[in-house]
Amino acid sequence: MQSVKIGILGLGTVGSGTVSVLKRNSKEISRRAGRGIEILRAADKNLDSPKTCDLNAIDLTDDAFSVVNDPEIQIIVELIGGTGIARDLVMQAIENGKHVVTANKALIAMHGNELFAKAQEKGVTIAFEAAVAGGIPIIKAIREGLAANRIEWLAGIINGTGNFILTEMRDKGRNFADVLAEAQALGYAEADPTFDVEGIDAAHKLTIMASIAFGIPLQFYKAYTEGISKISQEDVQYAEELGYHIKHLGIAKKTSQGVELRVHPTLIPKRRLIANVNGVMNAVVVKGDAVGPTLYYGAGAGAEPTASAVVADIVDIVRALTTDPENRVPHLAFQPDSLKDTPILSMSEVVTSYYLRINTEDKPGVLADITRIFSEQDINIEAILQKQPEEEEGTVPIIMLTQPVVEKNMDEAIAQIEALDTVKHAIMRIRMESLG
Ligand SMILES: NC(=O)C1=CN([C@@H]2O[C@H](COP(=O)(O)OP(=O)(O)OC[C@H]3O[C@@H](n4cnc5c(N)ncnc54)[C@H](O)[C@@H]3O)[C@@H](O)[C@H]2O)C=CC1
Ligand SMILES: N[C@@H](CC=O)C(=O)O
Ligand code: NA
Repeated sequence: MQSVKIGILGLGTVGSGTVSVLKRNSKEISRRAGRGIEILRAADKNLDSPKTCDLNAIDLTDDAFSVVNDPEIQIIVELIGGTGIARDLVMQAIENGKHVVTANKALIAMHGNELFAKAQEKGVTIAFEAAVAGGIPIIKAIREGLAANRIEWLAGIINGTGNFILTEMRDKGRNFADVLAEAQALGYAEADPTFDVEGIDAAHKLTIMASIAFGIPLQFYKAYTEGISKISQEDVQYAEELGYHIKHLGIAKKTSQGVELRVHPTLIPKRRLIANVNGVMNAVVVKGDAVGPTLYYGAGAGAEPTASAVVADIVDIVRALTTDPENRVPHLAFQPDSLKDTPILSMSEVVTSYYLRINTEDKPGVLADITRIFSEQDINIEAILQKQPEEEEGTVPIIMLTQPVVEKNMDEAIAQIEALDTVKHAIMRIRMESLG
């Protein structure tokens, strides 16, 4: 049988990794796919810069549209990134009746609804395993492996760069900017690294997982997004003393009122497996009503781990080339006409426990004021740690852990405590999850 011809757009970190894996493992991959897979053409706008893969026998161009419009090519692999030209190229590929594989989570989270509708109309598939948690087959696991379950919640470390930074800061005391520069040099970071450190990349990935888990349309703009740039060494240390690690989590939870969709730093008990996921590794816990909690772990970024997911998607498409489009696995796990418009909850309605660091003047009565405000807002304190006064400021850090409370009550309490004369700084708050 003739080999399937593919075109690759973008020969950067993931594009080069994909070429290398496809070439190195071509025999194994063909035995799995049932056909040979030939990289007929590849486009990169910057062909003069050195590439880390062997491009021998591939027709190269700097014009990505010429690849998308090539009638010989059946599968387009989009590895450029972003939501500008990448969106136009993917749309054009679908118009041309080609299947698409992409690692582009921004594209899927922001334009997936329209792209999937167009793909359905044209009878083609858009595959995006590499877009969430890099090499971990999490899309396949939720969409296919857990198809029997009502998914209750999922929570994941889904940004490799952010986890690498937090781990290096905690274990080696390195500073934020140095570690970020290293993550960029290793090819982990997004083109704009604020996407990594401010949680935007994680929110893209969470949006995608939540749709597949709960059968809801993609709604990136409703996700709550908070980054890791305000986490200080002292909070990392205090959390450790109290038995927790701080991780940057994406959390999606189904409640009776709707769906929580939130990305923020989170204190997790050290005994949880996910609390011990370090460096560029990612992990996602998915709780199904039948299976219970399940955990998926692996490299969340990097050339070949991500290429592993890209190539698996190519194999899936090749295997399904002859199937009737109606019988293929739906893009968002649920049949398109059965997606539900379940509301995404605002953060003020979310219930969590909190870690708070309150820097106060060292005066009698301060703690009494704070506990009075807490009790007026129905907030129960789980633990208090009072540290030594900070020398240059003369303030005392009071660390508190609370029991679960609805966020709007916590917002009110924090506003009232920050208004006290004895409290000189903004209160540091980090949400907590037991993930049990
Ligand atoms: N780097 C990683 O570990 C991971 C990246 N991703 C995603 O994979 C995609 C690619 O990321 P990287 O490989 O890291 O980026 P990169 O910046 O290393 O590579 C992008 C390549 O696209 C080329 N390019 C840009 N505009 C182009 C155009 N108009 N026509 C042709 N080529 C063009 C660039 O010259 C560059 O070689 C992004 O969507 C990213 O979010 C997903 C998972 C992991
Ligand atoms: N920048 C991303 C790349 C993978 O999705 C990350 O660091 O996780
Ligand atoms: Na994946």
